[in-house]
Amino acid sequence: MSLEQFFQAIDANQDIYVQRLKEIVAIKSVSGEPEHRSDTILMGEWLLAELERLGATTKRVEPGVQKVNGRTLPLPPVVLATYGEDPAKKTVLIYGHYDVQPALKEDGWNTDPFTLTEDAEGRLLGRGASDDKGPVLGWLCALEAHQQLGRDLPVNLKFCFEGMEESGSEGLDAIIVREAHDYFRGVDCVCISDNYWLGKTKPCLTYGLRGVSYFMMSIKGPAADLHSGVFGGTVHEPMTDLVHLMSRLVDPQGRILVPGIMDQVAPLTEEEQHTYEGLEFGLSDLRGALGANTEIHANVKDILMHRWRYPSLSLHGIEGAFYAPGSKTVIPANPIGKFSIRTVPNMEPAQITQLVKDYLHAEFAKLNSKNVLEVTCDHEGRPWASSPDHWNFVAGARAVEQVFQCKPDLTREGGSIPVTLTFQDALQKNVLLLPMGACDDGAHSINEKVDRRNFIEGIKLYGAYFHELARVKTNE
Ligand SMILES: NCC(=O)N[C@@H](Cc1c[nH]cn1)C(=O)O
Ligand SMILES: [Zn+2]
Ligand SMILES: [Zn+2]
Repeated sequence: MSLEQFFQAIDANQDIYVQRLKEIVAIKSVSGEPEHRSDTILMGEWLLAELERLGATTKRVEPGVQKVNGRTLPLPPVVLATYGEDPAKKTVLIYGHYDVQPALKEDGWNTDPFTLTEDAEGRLLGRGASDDKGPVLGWLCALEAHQQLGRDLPVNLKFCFEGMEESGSEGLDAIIVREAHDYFRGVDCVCISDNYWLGKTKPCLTYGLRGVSYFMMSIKGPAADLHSGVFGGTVHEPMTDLVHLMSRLVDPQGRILVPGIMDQVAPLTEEEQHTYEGLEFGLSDLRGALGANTEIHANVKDILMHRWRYPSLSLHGIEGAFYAPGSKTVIPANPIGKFSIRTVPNMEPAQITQLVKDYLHAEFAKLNSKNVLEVTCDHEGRPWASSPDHWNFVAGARAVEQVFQCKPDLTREGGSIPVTLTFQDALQKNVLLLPMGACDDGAHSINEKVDRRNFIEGIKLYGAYFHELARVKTNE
């Protein structure tokens, strides 16, 4: 089939695809919110039904249950599917996630986060539009377009879609390891579309990710919240201890204050130095995505190094503290501080957790507080760094050239998709990250969007990738 014909079909159907994206953005599959667990499961079921409609053989895998604040919740299903089993074709495994980050209109969204809304600039605004419902849907649209044109797909497909990625991918690793020589047997390479271009105009292929270790720091004091007029000045206040400890984790220049963390960072090689050159990325891209001029580092190389190859520590929030509008004179009894460390090669999660715990307990001891500190690591995912030399990347680069008439940038990513390393290790296959979205999509933030152009050209890219995969020699 000429790719041109396929591209025209995608253009002709674009409003149908946008409408379908609207349908799934409306499903509030927020994995981190127990009240939306049934919606998250519903989203998994939507995908199962859609894959069946497209003629795939599906398998619904239940990862088990999760305990949240004393409640037992079912984990959303892992959706596995197979399309085509021709031994003469390569088999590519596509991974994506159908859960999303929380979103409330009151957080500052201009539109309802769960109603996909297109603005005058062609931005499709909605939670999950870019991360990761747009890409997940895009793969299915590329498949459907082939069927509508009556064309055989040049590769076999396997799909693995999960509903807990934004909450630590609970249960997924065990399923992949269990199925590595069973359901995933015969997979030749893996492709994940769940990250972003470096800028707004040029596509990229991504060969590295930071890991993430997410911590909860609980300070328990009185049995219940207290009146600050009655008890203020007479009691060790948990929030005071907590805010002190949180301020001891990272400084305003982004330097991690936990001793020993930086010692584990892989040294910078001459070869790596060159990987930061010639990329289509400037300070304006960062400022545009920030919506501010509050960057720490002035030059592009430093910015990228601190996003890709150095760890960072971010403070996320405090559970159990007063945050509503208005004033309330309360002493919170058990605030829980949340923070995470983005990890890089060669950091070992178990050692990081130990360093963090030891440090916080030592700092807490200095406070002479009678409160009780507990530090736990909620979830951890390892960093991943691969090489873009594999034929899977060659196919991805050729697909980019077919659709965008340019060579892609080769990038690493500051975010985390822990399952990437699991696939690589358990299947012993190359993994390519092939993003659809742009640097300013605002994933995890308010007004998340995917540009119509990225969504539609992204679907073309996926189809072109199937064809280039079929063509590429495995020794290229
Ligand atoms: N698009 C990938 C992504 O957003 N991954 C999350 C993974 C995560 C880990 N803990 C909570 N979420 C990320 O924050 O990088
Ligand atoms: Zn994602
Ligand atoms: Zn995400």
